[in-house]
Amino acid sequence: MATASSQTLRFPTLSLSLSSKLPLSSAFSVSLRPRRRPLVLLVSAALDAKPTVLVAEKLGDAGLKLLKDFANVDCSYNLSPEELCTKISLCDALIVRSGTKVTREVFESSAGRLKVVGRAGVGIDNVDLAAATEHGCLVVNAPTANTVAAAEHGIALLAAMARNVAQADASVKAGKWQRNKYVGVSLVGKTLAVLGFGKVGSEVARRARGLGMNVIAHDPYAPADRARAIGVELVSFDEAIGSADFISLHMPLTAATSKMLNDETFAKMKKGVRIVNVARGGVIDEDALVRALDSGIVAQAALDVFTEEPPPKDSKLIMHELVTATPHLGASTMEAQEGVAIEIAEAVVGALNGELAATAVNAPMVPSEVLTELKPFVDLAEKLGRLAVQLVAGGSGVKTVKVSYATSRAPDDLDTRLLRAMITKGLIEPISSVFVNLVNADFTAKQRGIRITEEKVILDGSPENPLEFIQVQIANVESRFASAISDSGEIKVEGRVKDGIPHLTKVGSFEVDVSLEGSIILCRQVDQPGMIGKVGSILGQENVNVSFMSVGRIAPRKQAVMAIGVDEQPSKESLKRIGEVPAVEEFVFLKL
Ligand SMILES: NC(=O)c1ccc[n+]([C@@H]2O[C@H](COP(=O)([O-])OP(=O)(O)OC[C@H]3O[C@@H](n4cnc5c(N)ncnc54)[C@H](O)[C@@H]3O)[C@@H](O)[C@H]2O)c1
Ligand SMILES: O=C(O)[C@H](O)COP(=O)(O)O
Repeated sequence: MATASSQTLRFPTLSLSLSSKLPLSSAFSVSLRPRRRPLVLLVSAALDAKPTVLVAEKLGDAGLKLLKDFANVDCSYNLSPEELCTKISLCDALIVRSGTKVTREVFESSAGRLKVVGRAGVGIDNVDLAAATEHGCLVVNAPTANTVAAAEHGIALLAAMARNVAQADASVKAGKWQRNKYVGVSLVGKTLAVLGFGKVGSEVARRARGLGMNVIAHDPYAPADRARAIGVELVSFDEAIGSADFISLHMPLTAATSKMLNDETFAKMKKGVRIVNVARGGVIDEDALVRALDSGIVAQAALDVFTEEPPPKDSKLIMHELVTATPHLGASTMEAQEGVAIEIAEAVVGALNGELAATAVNAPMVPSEVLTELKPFVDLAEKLGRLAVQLVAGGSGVKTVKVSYATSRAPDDLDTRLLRAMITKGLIEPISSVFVNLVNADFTAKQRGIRITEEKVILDGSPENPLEFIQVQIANVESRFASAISDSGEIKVEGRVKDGIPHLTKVGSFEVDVSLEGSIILCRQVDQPGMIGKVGSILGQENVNVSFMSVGRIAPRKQAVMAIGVDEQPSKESLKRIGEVPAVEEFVFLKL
């Protein structure tokens, strides 16, 4: 695709690029003062003032300290939904546990200020993820620090239930001594079915194996070898519930898992089964569980989580004598809460700094080494999007965008989600008030009816660099700068990264070479001596600093496109004077 190769002569503050192969056009460029900009993927711009973080539920001290070193921290617990909506418009981040519902109204009330929701724990079923994504708000969680605590609570409930610990305790405190009533059942040799063999489920399984139980598990997504490694057999759902003496639930609450245990599935269980739930109340149909307890299908249940928390005071389930209940205590150990607080504070501070979070729930997780490598291309992608959209003539709606990534690596080695998001950001932000980031890019493009197709062009070069160039084409539009329309009729801009700095290397069919910093003036002119000087002196008279200049031409003394990088925005008067230079046929000023 690219045709010109260039030689570059470098001096401390100046570089010259000379094209050597000129089939379509030639390029000459002068570069002054290369600079770098920090990468901001998630937060609209570096926050000028200290950000404000609302901590809506109790958080461990170590996490609070981390937050306070970076932000104004407002710890306001037990807010009503209305109070939360009122406060949120003054906050850049919100940290919650499972007790706060982060609803669509919360995102709407934030009016775009809320950038990060941190869930200090695993389950994010209390956060409206679709609304967060639509509002470009990153959701991060703390997925690892409370795993052991939850598993230990599961085992505690299992043993307590089997030996009637809670009921016997209440009886003794009521002055009774009922040794015959509270005869329990043994765990050793019994079959435990773990439903959901993720972090908590596998830790429960490991511990139950240590108690001498035969452990089976059902999880459609878990690898069998991980289960086998701890002596657990993965089986079908029906086999698991049909053969278990005990069932322990450890799946997330999703549309697919909601009320997984219901009248129909209870009917398939072994009579006298005992159930532990430290996952989410909603995975059990609670009315059906009461029926199953009453009919004897389920002998006992030990529950830490409920559909409604706290449950209604007259809940038949809670009051049932065969039920042991705890108030969502799975993650509540000193150790887990300190760990969770640190894990979530680090994720929130990182996200507020514009970094990608490893625990992002609604954005692609890009490994840090990939991110480091792609960093200059991410910047290039956004700027190409910005340039391309500014070249569209008013009145032509952008609907069809094609992005080509030229790489010498295998197609699977290039993850383009980040680049596509940044091109989308560049395409949409200059023409709207919407803030686009990695979280909401695809959603925002779809909502605006912009179809972005991608292709990878595989080159025969060295795979050392992830990308050779990126090309952005907008089809079916008119351009404010006719020379930006390629031979095939689309607005076309192409860029490369040179020495870590993004460069514009093609406009329409013209090869140029201008560093993508500051702003750019593109002029089409009849190629002739003195043009750079004429335009340069108009800008110089107004003290507009030229950082880069490049001329791409079809052939000597024919049409050429001059690309000029400027640090300041020239006045309308200067731009008018540039347009009046006799050889200038058209020009456009583009903000980066
Ligand atoms: N009670 C508490 O305080 C407490 C503490 C921590 C975690 N939790 C809850 O425990 C659950 C598990 O947490 P985790 O950290 O192990 O999460 P995890 O993501 O590591 O594991 C969840 C597992 O469930 C599996 N799964 C998904 N759909 C399934 C289905 N239909 N059937 C069977 N398995 C399915 C997944 O493949 C995954 O392996 C979550 O609901 C979490 O919110 C509760
Ligand atoms: O999903 C979780 O991490 C647990 O349910 C813990 O919830 P909590 O933070 O409200 O204790």
